[in-house]
Amino acid sequence: MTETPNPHIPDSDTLTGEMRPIRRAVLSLGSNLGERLTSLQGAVNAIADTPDVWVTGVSPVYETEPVDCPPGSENFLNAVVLIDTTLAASRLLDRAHAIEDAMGRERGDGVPVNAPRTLDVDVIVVGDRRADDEHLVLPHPRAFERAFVLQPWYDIEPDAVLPDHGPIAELLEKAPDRDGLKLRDDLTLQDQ
Ligand SMILES: Nc1ncnc2c1ncn2[C@@H]1O[C@H](COP(=O)(O)OP(=O)(O)OP(=O)(O)O)[C@@H](O)[C@H]1O
Ligand SMILES: Nc1nc2c(c(=O)[nH]1)N=C(CO)CN2
Repeated sequence: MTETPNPHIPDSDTLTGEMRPIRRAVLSLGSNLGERLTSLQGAVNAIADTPDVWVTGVSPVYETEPVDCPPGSENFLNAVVLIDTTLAASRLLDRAHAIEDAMGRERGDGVPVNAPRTLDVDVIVVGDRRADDEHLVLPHPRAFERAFVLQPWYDIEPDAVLPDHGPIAELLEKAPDRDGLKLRDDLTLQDQ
C-alpha cells in the first residue's frame, strides 16, 4: 500500500480519514503591540508545533508602516512562514486564531478595525485552494496589494505565484506600501 496522497483528487478538504493531500501554504505574521518579535517567534513555534504542519521556510523580519490602521498606530513587524500541511484550510484558520489568542490578541465588537494587535496570523494561500465564505477567503483578499506580505514572501520564494493575481515579484513592484518597509536584519526568527 502506498501512503502517497492521490494526485487525482482535486480538492479533498471534504474527505475524512487519512486521504489528504499535502499542500504548500503561506501564513503571514504581523505585530504592532507589545513585545513584537517575541509574539512573532511564539507564532513560528506554535505553527511548528502544530500536528500535520511542517515549516519549510521562515522569512526575514520587516519593520513596516501601518496600512489602513487607526491614527497613531505604531509600526508593525511583519514576516511570512511557509508550511507544508495536510490540514484542511478551515482547520488551518482555526489554528491561526488559536495562536493569535494564545499571544494575547484582543478581538470582539468593541475593537476597532485594524486596531493595534499583539499578533495577527493570516492565511494567504493554501495550495491553489479557493474559498469565499463568511469565515475564510482564499487566496487572502488583500494579500495581492500588501508589500508587507509580498516582500517577506518574495525573499524566501521569489518564483511564487499568487493564484488569480500572478507572480508575486510583479505584484510587489506595484504594491502601494512598498516604500514603508525596512528590513530588520538585526532581528531573526528561529525555525526551531
Ligand atoms: N485567508 C484568511 N486569513 C485570515 N482570516 C481570514 C481569511 N479569510 C477570512 N478571514 C476572516 O477574517 C476575519 C477577520 O480577521 P482579522 O480580525 O484577523 O482581520 P485582520 O487580519 O485584522 O485584517 P485583514 O483581513 O485585512 O488582514 C476572521 O474572523 C477570519 O475568519
Ligand atoms: N504594516 C502593516 N499594516 C497592516 C497590517 C500589517 O500586518 N502590517 N495588518 C493589517 C490587518 O491585518 C492592517 N495593516
